[in-house]
Amino acid sequence: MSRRSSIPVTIVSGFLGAGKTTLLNRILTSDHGLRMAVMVNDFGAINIDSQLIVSQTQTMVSLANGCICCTVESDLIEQLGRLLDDRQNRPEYIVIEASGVSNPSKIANTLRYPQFRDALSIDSILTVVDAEQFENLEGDMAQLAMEQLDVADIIVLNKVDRVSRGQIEALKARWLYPNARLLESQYGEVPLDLVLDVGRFSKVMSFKPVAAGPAPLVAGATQPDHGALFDTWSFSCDQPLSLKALRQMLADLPAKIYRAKGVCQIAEVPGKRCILHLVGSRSEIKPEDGWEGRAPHTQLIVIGKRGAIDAAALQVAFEACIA
Ligand SMILES: Nc1nc2c(ncn2[C@@H]2O[C@H](COP(=O)(O)OP(=O)(O)OP(=O)(O)O)[C@@H](O)[C@H]2O)c(=O)[nH]1
Repeated sequence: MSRRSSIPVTIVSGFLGAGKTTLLNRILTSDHGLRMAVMVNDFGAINIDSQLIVSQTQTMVSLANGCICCTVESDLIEQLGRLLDDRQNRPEYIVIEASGVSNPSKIANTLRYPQFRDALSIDSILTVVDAEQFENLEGDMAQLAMEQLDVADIIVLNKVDRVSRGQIEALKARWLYPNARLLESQYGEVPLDLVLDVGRFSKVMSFKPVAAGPAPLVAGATQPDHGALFDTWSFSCDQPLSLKALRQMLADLPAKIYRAKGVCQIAEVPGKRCILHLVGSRSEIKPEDGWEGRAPHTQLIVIGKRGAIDAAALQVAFEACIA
């Protein structure tokens, strides 16, 4: 990449559980040769995404407890300012992973505020699509996923291992856009030179009306709060959980609880930190590394449609999984 004064920024977007963090981890562990800063947006009250990002060597900024394009916009502005002011470790590239409920065009708007205009250049909005779940989304969730797709310069059609070739072709024909670069992937495996420093940001596409009108270009303007469409709940526990009980409990959760993720201490896998994901009706619990000096624990976040979360019932259900 040639040296230049403005820092390229890739905005990684995509609905809850589409595979954004998986793709980001691919990028961070690849041989990109850049001093990279990543900004991750944790929608819930606890900092899960930053625990799921693999690399410890880059600058990582966590924008927690709200939707990056609504409630934590001021945090984004402040943290970007800090990155730019750090003359010694100024990043050569910035990747912003939006939460699954964010509208990336609003983040693009923030990057065009006067204080960033010369310092940052948006390289692309990259939207990850879950090839299996995309067409199962309904109502507000479908609307949000469509908004994320509408403004994409690059579409990564992920989880193609979960669908047939016929389903992939049908999805492409129905939903994907001719102006966007389209890449199919499994576990976010995409050629880096097709996604980083590609200069594909299309201002026309990105600022077309999303819902009720063009996105405002001034800080603090009234915007719908995407967080208001979803509720989150978190669970923390120091005792190990039973794998069998946890799997069964996840399978029994109501369909409106769309996403859960986090770190777990599992009785059947002592000494290993396990990562739990629920996306739609699919769940997985996988052992990863050891606890590396930290006390074993469980810390999970659950995200559902507004009104779908019964905190007391969830507390009872998760506590019943203690081994
Ligand atoms: N089968 C399959 N699973 C995948 C693929 N990519 C990601 N996953 C799984 O999908 C789940 C969600 O992946 P994440 O990368 O955490 O998704 P995300 O978009 O960052 O999720 P949020 O930040 O919560 O919106 C995890 O269990 C991943 O292992 C894929 O290509 N195929």
